[in-house]
Amino acid sequence: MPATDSSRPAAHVSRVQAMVTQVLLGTMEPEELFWGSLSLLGLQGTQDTFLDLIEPLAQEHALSQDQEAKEDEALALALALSLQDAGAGKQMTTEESSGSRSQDVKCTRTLWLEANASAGPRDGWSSRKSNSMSERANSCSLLPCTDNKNVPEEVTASCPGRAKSSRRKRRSGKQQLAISRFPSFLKPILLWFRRDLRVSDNPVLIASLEMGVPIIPVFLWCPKEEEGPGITVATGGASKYWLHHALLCLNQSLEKLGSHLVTVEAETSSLEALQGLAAETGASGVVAAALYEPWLKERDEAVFSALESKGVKCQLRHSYCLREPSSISTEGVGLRGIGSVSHFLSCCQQNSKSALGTPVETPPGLPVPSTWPQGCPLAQLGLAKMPRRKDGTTVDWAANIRSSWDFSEEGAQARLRAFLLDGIHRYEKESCRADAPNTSCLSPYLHFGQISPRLLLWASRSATCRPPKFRRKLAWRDLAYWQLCLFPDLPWQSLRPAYRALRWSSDRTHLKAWQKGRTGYPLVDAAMRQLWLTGWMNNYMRHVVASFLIAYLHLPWQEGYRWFQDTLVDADVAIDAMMWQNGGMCGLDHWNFVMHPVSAGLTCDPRGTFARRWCPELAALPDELVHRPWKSPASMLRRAGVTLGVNYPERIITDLEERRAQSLRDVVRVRRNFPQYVDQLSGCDLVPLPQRLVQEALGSGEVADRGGRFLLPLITRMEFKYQTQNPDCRDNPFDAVLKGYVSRKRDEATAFRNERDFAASVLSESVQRRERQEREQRALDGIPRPATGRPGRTPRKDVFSAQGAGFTLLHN
Ligand SMILES: Cc1cc2nc3c(=O)[nH]c(=O)nc-3n(C[C@H](O)[C@H](O)[C@H](O)COP(=O)(O)OP(=O)(O)OC[C@H]3O[C@@H](n4cnc5c(N)ncnc54)[C@H](O)[C@@H]3O)c2cc1C
Repeated sequence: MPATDSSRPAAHVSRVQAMVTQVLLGTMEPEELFWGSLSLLGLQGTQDTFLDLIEPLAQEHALSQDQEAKEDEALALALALSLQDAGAGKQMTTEESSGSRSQDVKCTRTLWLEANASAGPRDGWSSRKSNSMSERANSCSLLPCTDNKNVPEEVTASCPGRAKSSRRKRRSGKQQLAISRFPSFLKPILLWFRRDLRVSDNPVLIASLEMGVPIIPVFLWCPKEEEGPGITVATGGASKYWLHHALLCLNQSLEKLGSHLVTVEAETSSLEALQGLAAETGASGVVAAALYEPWLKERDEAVFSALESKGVKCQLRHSYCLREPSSISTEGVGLRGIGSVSHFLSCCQQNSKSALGTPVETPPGLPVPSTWPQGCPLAQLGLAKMPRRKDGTTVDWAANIRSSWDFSEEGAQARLRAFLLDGIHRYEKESCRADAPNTSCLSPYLHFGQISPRLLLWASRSATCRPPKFRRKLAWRDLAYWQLCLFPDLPWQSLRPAYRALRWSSDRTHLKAWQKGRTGYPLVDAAMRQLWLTGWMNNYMRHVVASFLIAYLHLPWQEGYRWFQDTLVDADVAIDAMMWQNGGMCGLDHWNFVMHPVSAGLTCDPRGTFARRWCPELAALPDELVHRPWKSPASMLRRAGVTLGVNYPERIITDLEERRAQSLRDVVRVRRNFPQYVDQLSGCDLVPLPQRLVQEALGSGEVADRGGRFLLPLITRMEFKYQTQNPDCRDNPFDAVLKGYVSRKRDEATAFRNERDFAASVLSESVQRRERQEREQRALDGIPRPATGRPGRTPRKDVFSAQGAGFTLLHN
């Protein structure tokens, strides 16, 4: 407990008196007065002392100063009153506050409550009215960065409600929020931080403030709850290391608001930890940002219903994605092209239930409780624990990660500013470059919620150059969460059922070589070493290494997913799983290309800068050979100091064409073994749709077949379809191996074919469905089957000849 009356020196009292005068004269912010006086006088002594000091001064001043000074004075008085009120342990209403002093005097908490009431129902972003506190706050500033001198003027200018630095402006518009940070004896609420680890544009933080009670920010760590079933996810080393630092930074940000983060090791469960905290602090509620991983969602539901049953009010707010995943519906859009970002965007546009909202300002302070729970030191959570060698020294594997990143919210802002000034101008055409920082590098900050996706969207909309491709990337992120909600097994089970039976390699030496960047292919090795050392690589390189693992090494996509989970600082279950499924040929939108480990270098690293940086042993090779050192004459290798197999590995596989051909044969084998999952007409893969999508597509109550499954044809690689028709073909005209970047023309051609296939498949599927229903109805009614020989609606044919018919149709 801080110092009491008896320990309050007279010098401190007169210092506070001086500060009160400054506030009344408008030369000091009331918040500074609070904190100054709190630290000088101590918590116990402040209430009486404050009133003693402030009242005579304020009354004297009110007679002589202009209206502006009165406002300050009123604010100061209100703060004093709120102290008095808190001391009395009762709540002050607007009437009480206005009646007790002057019209202008309002308790800060009352301001929040008023705003809250005027904002109407808050069941999502769409419900926010323009006069809500969040919107009012919004009209103060968009970019929460204090230092936005490097941001292009247009960005800040066109953002809603650019920050007004002058105090006068804020006062005159009454936009600045006054928040009492005196310890209050009102029952606090727990602000449960999980992943939105920021104070700027944080709707959950604003929602907590709107409750007008003290806030206790808490972070609970319960590793066994974080890990999903079946596979270790989201708790990889690099990601945990980032989390540790993000929490440190969050604590610093909260301290600037007069609060701090309480960290708790939830040994048994989050529920138990929250119950303990509620008992310790008398908390009346818990507020948190929604998480969408299925097992965490379940956990939250269980925790919240248990807490509610004990009288603790709980609130979940959506802020992690631009759109709340469950609000997105295919109604009015259909299922054509499902899995692609264009389809997803159409769904978002068609169903604008959860509007995006605009970024909100960082509050000036947080109301604090009279007593804080104990918590534990952050280090005790073991998030950044380093292994020890036998000799007792530490293996500091994160040194490079530390030097590569600034883990703070400010670091995220700085990255954003740098991107808006530079990379964004090259993003549209050159985001694939591995040798230039053309992408935002914001993924870890987005993952841990240190920057909000909507702030990013606003900033990109306001930039001088507005690449649609970048904005689509943010939609990809939402798409991943939508898919994870629809298919909870996304992180471990192939979505296309036939591909679950694919024959994968179990060669551990290949896997190790890939993981450690020792495959002998410089582009792959450079990317994997960058990942190991910094915890990140760009999107194009992720495609290159994923293609290499799957199409050339024949290792299961789950291995890649798991390694990324462990080593990426932005490891994200939804995005990682969606992308690995697509790369592993079994996702909703599986890739229609395979990256060649050498040719890809021509596009993303033509001068070999990237390869040389991460594989310095190849630095002296000429540009044209740095991506294929095995092609170098022995004399050149000697001159460059490269000895393959000694200081740079020999290639772990040499016949790339044969490896690819084998991968294609494996796919054809499973497609032929599971004809029930291949559309007879178009040759597309079929996937059982989750019930929710079936209902959206067919109307409630209707199910597709007896098993309740509806098999939807998906976008399928042309080369798979062709090879399935022509298993012995050696020269597939739809060969998916890319010699360079995916060209727009190629994309468009593929999109056109997919569209045509989809239309044909849906027609066929609905005819078959009708037949199934008729058959079932006949069976129920006891009507005998039609005599054999009588032709049905769809003639029964040999599976592959039927596919052949479908395929012919494709080429018409
Ligand atoms: C096999 C594979 C695994 C991946 N695993 C992850 C992962 O675990 N976590 C992760 O955040 N990203 C993952 N990605 C997506 C993408 O590679 C990264 O988001 C991107 O490289 C991050 O860099 P950036 O912030 O500079 O991206 P930018 O190009 O600047 O994009 C801005 C933001 O958009 C989002 N985004 C970009 N690309 C995608 C995408 N393809 N899908 C979904 N969202 C996207 C990210 O949040 C990113 O920060 C993976 C991609 C592949 C191919």
